[in-house]
Amino acid sequence: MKNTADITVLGAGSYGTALAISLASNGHRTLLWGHEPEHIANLKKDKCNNEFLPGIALPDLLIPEADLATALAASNNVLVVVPSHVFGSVLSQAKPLLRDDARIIWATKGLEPETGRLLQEVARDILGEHYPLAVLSGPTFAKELAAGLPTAISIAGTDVNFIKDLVELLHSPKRLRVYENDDFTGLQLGGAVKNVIAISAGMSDGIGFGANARTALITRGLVELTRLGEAIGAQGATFMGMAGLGDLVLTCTDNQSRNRRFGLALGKGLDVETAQQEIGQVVEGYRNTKEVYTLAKRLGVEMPITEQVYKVLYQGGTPHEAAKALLGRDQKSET
Ligand SMILES: NC(=O)C1=CN([C@@H]2O[C@H](COP(=O)(O)OP(=O)(O)OC[C@H]3O[C@@H](n4cnc5c(N)ncnc54)[C@H](OP(=O)(O)O)[C@@H]3O)[C@@H](O)[C@H]2O)C=CC1
Ligand SMILES: O=C(CO)COP(=O)(O)O
Repeated sequence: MKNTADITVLGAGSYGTALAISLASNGHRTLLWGHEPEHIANLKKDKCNNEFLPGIALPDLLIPEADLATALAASNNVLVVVPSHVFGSVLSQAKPLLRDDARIIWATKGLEPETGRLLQEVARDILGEHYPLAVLSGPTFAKELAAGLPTAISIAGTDVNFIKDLVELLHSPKRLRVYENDDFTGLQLGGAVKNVIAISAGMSDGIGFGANARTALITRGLVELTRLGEAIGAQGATFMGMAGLGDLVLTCTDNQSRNRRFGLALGKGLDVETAQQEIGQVVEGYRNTKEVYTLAKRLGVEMPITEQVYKVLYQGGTPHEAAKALLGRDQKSET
């Protein structure tokens, strides 16, 4: 019993811990692995993740674990919640330790650095065809989820039994609604592109623009996401759901979003490095902007907001210049 669990979570930052709390609160024995032994020792000692989720107690069924082999031997259900730039390296570390019956789901939002590949392609490349894969995506701030505030999320993957089991593990009639979705590609892309648009909304607010500009960015950001999604085989309708519109509204409008706060800092005149340091946690949209921009260019998909965010982050442009460029585009039909 000691070494078995219903699910193992890899990544003991804010979201990995929040999902582990949610799973354990549902009555499931949950191992939470983190790569820093000292951090895991603190979780055990404090019964709280003071670094990322201060003030929220860890349930008894949440077991912090510093040894990856022990964590992966404990369960066949493996939930990966590390930043996208280390997703591949964590899977490579996990590969020789995975059980033969392992099933992998991730809540990471992003694309592979440099290549812009979906994480599904990264996972297949590293792990081969043997393991069922799935993704969790949607509007879910870690702090609210961990605090047990009502939340809804979407899930998609390659294996119906795996999805059914995951819904049973995650769904809670009191706290968390989990929607099944059959668009594996769309859910992954939504989670990456919304980070970029949240940066743009933050920049707009940081400059001092108002609700009109923010809403225009959300709406046209949704158009960009849908265009890119359809170009890579996702279903347009997916983006009207949790992993599209849902996550865009959440992260473009609420200051819990690190991507939005990063954009706010840039809009107020901070440079990229200082703005990132100010956030102090992963800002996925910084890298995601490059990946989404590169993917869109490769496919010939027009994404003007993404292009302007890219110019600010990587080509020395300013938020004011980005706004001017977007406003000055040729008049066109909305559809
Ligand atoms: N926070 C949120 O509200 C949500 C986050 N997500 C997504 O979840 C993913 C993780 O984000 P989040 O938890 O918020 O990020 P945090 O910055 O809160 O935590 C990231 C965690 O990953 C750890 N980490 C870094 N490198 C490695 C590595 N090589 N191996 C193992 N662990 C590592 C960090 O450890 P260390 O501190 O030692 O560097 C830290 O514990 C992102 O893709 C994010 O977009 C999705 C939905 C909501
Ligand atoms: O993905 C998130 C909420 O759904 C978290 O957003 P940030 O990474 O911008 O904080």
